[in-house]
Amino acid sequence: MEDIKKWVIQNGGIIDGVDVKTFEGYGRGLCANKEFKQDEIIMSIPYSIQINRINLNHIWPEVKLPKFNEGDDDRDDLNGLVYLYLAINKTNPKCFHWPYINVLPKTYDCPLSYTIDELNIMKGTKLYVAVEKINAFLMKVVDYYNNKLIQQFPQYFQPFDDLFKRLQWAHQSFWSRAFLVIYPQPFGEVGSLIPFCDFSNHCTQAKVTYISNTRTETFSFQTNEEVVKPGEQIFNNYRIRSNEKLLLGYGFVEENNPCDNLLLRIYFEVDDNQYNEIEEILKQEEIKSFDFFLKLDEDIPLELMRILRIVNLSIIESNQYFQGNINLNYVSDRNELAALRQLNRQLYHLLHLMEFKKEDFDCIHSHSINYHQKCALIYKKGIVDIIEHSMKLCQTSIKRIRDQIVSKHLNYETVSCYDFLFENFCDNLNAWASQIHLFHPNIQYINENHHIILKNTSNEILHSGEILISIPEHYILTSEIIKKENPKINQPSFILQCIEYLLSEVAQKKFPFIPLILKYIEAMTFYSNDFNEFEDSYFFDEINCVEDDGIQNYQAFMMNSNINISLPSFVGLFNFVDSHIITTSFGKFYNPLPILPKHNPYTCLEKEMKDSQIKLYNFNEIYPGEEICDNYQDDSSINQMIHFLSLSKEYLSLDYFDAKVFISNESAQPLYEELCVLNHLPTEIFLTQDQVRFDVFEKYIAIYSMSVNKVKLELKNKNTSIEGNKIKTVQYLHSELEVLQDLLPLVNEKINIAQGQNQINRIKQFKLIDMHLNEQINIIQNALKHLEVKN
Ligand SMILES: C[S@@+](CC[C@H](N)C(=O)[O-])C[C@H]1O[C@@H](n2cnc3c(N)ncnc32)[C@H](O)[C@@H]1O
Repeated sequence: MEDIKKWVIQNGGIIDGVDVKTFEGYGRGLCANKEFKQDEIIMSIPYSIQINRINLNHIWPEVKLPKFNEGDDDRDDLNGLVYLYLAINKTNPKCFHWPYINVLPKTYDCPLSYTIDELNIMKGTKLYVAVEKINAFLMKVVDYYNNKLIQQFPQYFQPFDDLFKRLQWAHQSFWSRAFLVIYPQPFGEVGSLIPFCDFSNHCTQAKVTYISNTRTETFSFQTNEEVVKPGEQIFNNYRIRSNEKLLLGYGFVEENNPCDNLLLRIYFEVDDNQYNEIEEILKQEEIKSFDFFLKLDEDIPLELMRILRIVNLSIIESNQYFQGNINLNYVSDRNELAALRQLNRQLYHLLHLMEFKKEDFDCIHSHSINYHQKCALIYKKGIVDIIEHSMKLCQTSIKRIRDQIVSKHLNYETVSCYDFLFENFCDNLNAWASQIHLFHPNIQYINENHHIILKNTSNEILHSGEILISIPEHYILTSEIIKKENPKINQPSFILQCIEYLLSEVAQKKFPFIPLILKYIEAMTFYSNDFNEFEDSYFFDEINCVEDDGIQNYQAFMMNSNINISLPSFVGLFNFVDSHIITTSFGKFYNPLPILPKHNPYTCLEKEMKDSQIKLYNFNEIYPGEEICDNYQDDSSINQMIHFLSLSKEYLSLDYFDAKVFISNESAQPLYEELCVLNHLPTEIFLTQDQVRFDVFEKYIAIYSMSVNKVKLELKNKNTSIEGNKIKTVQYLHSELEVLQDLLPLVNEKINIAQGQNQINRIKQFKLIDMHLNEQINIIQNALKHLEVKN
């Protein structure tokens, strides 16, 4: 220690009154041998003896390392030469910094020095990834040194067998001891090893000030403590709070560290057709960062929730945002649940990446583990505690909202139907499901009021995260599997492949219920020729649209197959298969469940691939007698009717009215849209039942009420302040209302006829249409109520 003191003083350092001593639990540390008053400078060290990337420019002026990592100011890229300098001079007494390098610790306790087993304790954590990244970087430095630098600069560099180990040591030496020193621009803050100063240990309570004097080129260390008495340790404050940073940088952790935190980066997947809108909303809300720190005992950050709400807006909600009807402090029950579920899912994912058992932490205080294992476990437990705390917050909020929804007395009513086909249908389905262990033993298909639903039929609660449905490997249908099992199938799309497969003998052996399902589909599908009386209505258009899509696909299908299937059956089957295809992060597959769980906008089955099975689970608790539902994203009643062949009354309030205005000259449509965009209006408008503001809609109607020439003129004048047209808006709504109201008696008549003839499926279909029409009428009446009150 005397050598380093002497060397520092000889080179202009002022370290009077400070010694280096060993302190229990800290290794060496600085010790006062005189009294230091409050605010007194304790030591000053000149820039010239520090080791940093600026000084290395003088020592090795021509030497440069290429960029190995991504990012402009990656800290390893910036300091690579410093690591190299320390590494090769680790055993070089001729080096100028030898008196300093010689007293650096010979070993470290940072994770870079851990054995593989010790590191494995931290598998799945950010720290584990960080260590892998640093090692990869150091390997690249070794390669570059051996293949380039030794040849280029033999005056500086010789081969070393143990260069990688030396670099690992250098990396730890640097990061466990570096200070930030300010250099004149363009450098700014530079990570720097400051001999002697860097014997100071960390204390969270210590108040210290660093002074970088760029004029005198000295770095001074000042204490703000009351007084430091002789014999007392002079502490530094590394200002690093989380165990992750403490452990990676310094090789120690603080148990129950109140400053521990977990960095959570929000990732999200938005449907292609909504991507631009969500991006625009994020821009309007000035959201730039998706990184958040979660802490133990703290609430979920408000800003984090706001972002989660935005990225979970439904198409209708984002449209409502642009109409000024959305408050991001709470959008809707559906949105809040989706946001919380996303957070919960991300946390759950982080938790499971760590592959731990609660008992793993029991040995933290036992003598059977070493210091590294202990630090790794304390670090990991901190993360687990934060994640579990945050998940609990999510689940409590989810539960609160669900209770709120239930308290609205939703009546869970589904229009039911009865058909002789279904007499033993449920039993057959359940028998097959239990044979392949498809469902949790507490779940079954139930024929309730002649409607097939999936239910928790036990007396026990199904808890959050419990696997509800497991699709065994053998029943997971992907494009590859279909082709393997039935090489003759040669269809251009996955849906068509599935259709041909389902109609094949191989498939019907595997899924014995297919013939029944085909009959079911045929009975329930809405075919346009059954609804000729409604030819002028828009739902006829919707049925037509879906059919047209089906017909096009029918042609493609028939070109590639010899199967004999009628067009109507194909169209029904096409929609059925379409609704059974699931796209997940682990691929696209056909969900072999004969009848899908019912649509419920407030829930969602999470899908994961585990042990070659696809597992579906839920973050809600499912009570005895409760239905298992899933979310198919589309809350419009027309789509639920046509695609899922059912509609649940309890979610009708989430229905929307597609306020499309048709212009006679279709080719001018882009001009109208352009004028909308110019005026910051959405290019389509959806109205909802609880909408209160209609000013945007009035402007939209104003634009669509213009002649094409007027639109062209406004575009030419770049008119960005088109005024709303209330009169036309009210007129438009009244005419839509009239159309809908005219349909009602017609539908009722159909129901009566079907009832007379006991055509059960027709009764169901017309009842669905009746429900749908009434809901559309409600939405328009709400809009008129608001518009006419203001008149
Ligand atoms: C800048 S050095 C301080 C001098 C060091 N103790 C030595 O012997 O060279 C930082 C290292 O000191 C140790 N250290 C500092 N503060 C500590 C603390 N509060 N608890 C445990 N170890 C600490 C850690 O090993 C850390 O990597």
